[in-house]
Order: sequence, then C-alpha cells, then structure tokens
Amino acid sequence: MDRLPHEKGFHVSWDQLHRDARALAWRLQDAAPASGWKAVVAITRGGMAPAMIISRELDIRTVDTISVKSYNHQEQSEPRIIKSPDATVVGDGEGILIIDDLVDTGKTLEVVRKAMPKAHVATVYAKPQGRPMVDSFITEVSQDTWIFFPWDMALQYVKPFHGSDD
Ligand SMILES: O=P(O)(O)OC[C@H]1O[C@H](OP(=O)(O)OP(=O)(O)O)[C@H](O)[C@@H]1O
Ligand SMILES: Nc1nc2[nH]cnc2c(=O)[nH]1
Ligand SMILES: [Mg+2]
Repeated sequence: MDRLPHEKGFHVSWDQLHRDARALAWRLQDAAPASGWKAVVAITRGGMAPAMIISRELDIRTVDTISVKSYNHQEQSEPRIIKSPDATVVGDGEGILIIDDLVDTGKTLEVVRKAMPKAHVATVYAKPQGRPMVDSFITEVSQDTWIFFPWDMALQYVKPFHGSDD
C-alpha cells in the first residue's frame, strides 16, 4: 500500500468503534436540520459499519451508499464514483448525512462533496490534512498514524514474555 509505512498505529476494536460511532451520532443529533435528517449515505466500504450504528441511534431508516474507487498514481490519480446513491432521495445533499469511517487526505470526500454539496459530512476519525473536508468527527489522529479497523484484524497468538528472547 503506497500510503504506508506510517510512524504510528492506532488500533480500533469493535467496542471502541461502537462507542465512537455512538458519540458521533449524539453529536449529529444537535447538528440536524429542524425537519431531521432525510437519509444516511454510507461511503463504502468503511463507512458502512459506523453508518449502521449512527442510523440506528438516530432512527433514520433510509440508508443508501456511495462507492468511490481510488486508483494509485500509476493508473489514475483521482478517485471516481463507481456507484451513486438514489438521486431522487439525496438531491443536492440537503438534509443528507454522509458517513465514513475516516478522512485521511480528504480526496474521497472531495469527490463525494461535489456530488452532494449541501450534505453534512461526518467521519468517526480524522487526520489533519482531511479535516477541513468534514463537518463533524470524533477523534483526530496525526497524519503519520495508520488507523487499523477491527475488520482488518484478527486475534493472534503471541509468545509468553518469559523466554521470548530465545
Ligand atoms: O481521505 P482519503 O485519503 O481519501 O482516505 C480515506 C478513505 O480511505 C479509506 O477507504 P478505502 O478507499 O481504502 O476503501 P474501503 O473503505 O473500501 O476500505 C477510508 O475508509 C476512507 O474512505
Ligand atoms: N484502514 C485505514 N485505511 C485508510 N485509508 C486512508 N487512511 C487510512 C488509515 O489510516 N487506515
Ligand atoms: Mg473507505
């Protein structure tokens, strides 16, 4: 992966993600328009887990997805939308809540924002470079941190400390 290596790792468990997504939902309740959020749009795939938790907390039943494909610099430099949400529901984004797990460079959100300029964009985690692209987030980590999500990890055996140097 061309964005690696990173200096630091930030490991997120399912429990931590659940707590942080809930905290984001509560914050989004205060940011809702008077008529409430019309729909949630999850940015696949990482946005789907937090979007499920947030739509449950805020009792939003209309949930759609947007899929953005990022290419590496050798092929195509800009991410592009390969699946759009229902245009009759999302319109220009007014009253729409867009959810992703994190913002890093902000390139994914740049494309998504162009498609729905009036939407409210929220991520659970944010890095400084992408932070201007989000309206709400919970936790900021430094740009040289790689965030590890529970769906990318597995429990593993580790050697006992005693005798680990042989
Ligand atoms: O701010 P950016 O630099 O654009 O990066 C952030 C995006 O990168 C990751 O998704 P990825 O494209 O790896 O796909 P995935 O969600 O399907 O894992 C993450 O889930 C964000 O959507
Ligand atoms: N899992 C994960 N995906 C990313 N995509 C861009 N930045 C990150 C990150 O820090 N962690
Ligand atoms: Mg993603």
